[in-house]
Amino acid sequence: MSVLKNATFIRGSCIRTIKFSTSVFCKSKDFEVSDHYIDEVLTSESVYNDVAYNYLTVGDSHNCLIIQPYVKWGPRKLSISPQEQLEEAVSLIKTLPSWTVQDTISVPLETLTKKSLFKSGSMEKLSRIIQKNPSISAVFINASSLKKVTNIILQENFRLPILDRYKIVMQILKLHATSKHAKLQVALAELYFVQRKAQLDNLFTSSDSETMKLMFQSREQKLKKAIQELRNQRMLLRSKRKKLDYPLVAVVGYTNAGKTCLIKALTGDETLQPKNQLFATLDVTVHSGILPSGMEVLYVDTVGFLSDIPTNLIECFVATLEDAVFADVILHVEDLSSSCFKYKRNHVLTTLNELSSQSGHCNIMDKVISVGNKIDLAEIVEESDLVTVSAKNGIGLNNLRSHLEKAILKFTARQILTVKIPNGGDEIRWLYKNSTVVSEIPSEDNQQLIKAKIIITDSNLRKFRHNFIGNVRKS
Ligand SMILES: Nc1nc2c(ncn2[C@@H]2O[C@H](COP(=O)(O)OP(=O)(O)OP(=O)(O)O)[C@@H](O)[C@H]2O)c(=O)[nH]1
Ligand SMILES: [Mg+2]
Repeated sequence: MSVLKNATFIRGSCIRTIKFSTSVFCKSKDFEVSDHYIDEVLTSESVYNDVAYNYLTVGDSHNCLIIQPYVKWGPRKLSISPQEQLEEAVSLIKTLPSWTVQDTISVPLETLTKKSLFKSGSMEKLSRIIQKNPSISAVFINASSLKKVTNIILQENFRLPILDRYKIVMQILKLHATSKHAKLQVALAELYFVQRKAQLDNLFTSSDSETMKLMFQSREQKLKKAIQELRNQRMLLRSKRKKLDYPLVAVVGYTNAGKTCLIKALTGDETLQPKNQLFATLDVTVHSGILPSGMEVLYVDTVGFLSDIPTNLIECFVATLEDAVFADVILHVEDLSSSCFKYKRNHVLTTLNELSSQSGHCNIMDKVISVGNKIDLAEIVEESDLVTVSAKNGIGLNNLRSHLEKAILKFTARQILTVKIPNGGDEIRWLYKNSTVVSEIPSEDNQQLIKAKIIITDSNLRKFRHNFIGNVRKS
């Protein structure tokens, strides 16, 4: 034991991949709220189904004319160009199977608040475009949510179904929701949508309004309760993970930025399926990976952000984004090939900021690492604060891992050390339990000692010193 008096702590740098088990927390998708309970909550009453059907049905497929209204000048002018907005609208439509885009057009406006949206000249021009192309079966106005009166006027003029961003996003979410949690969140988003439409149509003031109101209220309560249950379970899982002491890295970003693809590249997890679709990921999943020192980390894949959608839709997915707030480091993945990546960046950072102040965590922006993805498709990048990668082609991944490791060591108060300890003693057993042992090699100068490279939190290091070195000193 006396050798421990001279136990040495050397800042280590050698690299070895440690073995790790794909344990329970990897790819954990659904949490254990009873299936029966969730099914019961998701099964809606026939009255609700009828009302919802009325508002949500948009047809199995459509050939769309996409119209981008935009304000040319003044404070309502956006930093994203109409062309870029149209590109996103096209992606939204293409995400829906068998839907196609027939034509796109942007229309400058003085204001977005006019009842008919468009002036009579523009309205006539648009009607002519529609008449000339009989293949067009619906008109998608790429605006967050249209007023009822606007919808009626446009429908009368164009004689086709009118769709807005809310309706299209709802279709995509419904299509992509496969897990219990995602289905519940989408059901809640759908309920808010239907409720708002029903209110606008004065359904709540009709003879059976009270029954209708109660029905909506009870459904909302049930859904919220089930979501809260899942949220509690997620919190439990999170605290269990914390006890296991694996650093947690949340991967966030605008939809389609390449978050899933990046996690796949960093972890080699073949089960992950990046897709060229918006809102491909609707579930939070966790995947383990190894950093250069051998440290094991958990990457959390999250739901993508999308600008210009009604806030109640975002609220339904806030629980999912809580994982970002609680993570040790946040990787903000940005698509460098997108011409409006700065607009998307602002949207993501603003939403994250709001989220963190709502949850009382004020400093989450300090733990954000900006990752510029799709560098293979991008032109010259002048952003110096970005770690650039191509998740698809595997470019820049080691550099990113190094950045990430430094950030984790800093934010989680961990150190990488090499300790000289007895071979097969209590010390190494303790270290296996309370730190990550990256490697063990025999000491050159003493056969009875080993050099163990460890990654350990400051608090555990103090315990180690106290348990072993301190005791030895006393003896
Ligand atoms: N060329 C290129 N394509 C990429 C790269 N990274 C991702 N992609 C592609 O971008 C598309 C979106 O990738 P995902 O990883 O699904 O994006 P996401 O951010 O997870 O998207 P959501 O889950 O919908 O929010 C897929 O078609 C990927 O193959 C890259 O570095 N280069
Ligand atoms: Mg994804």
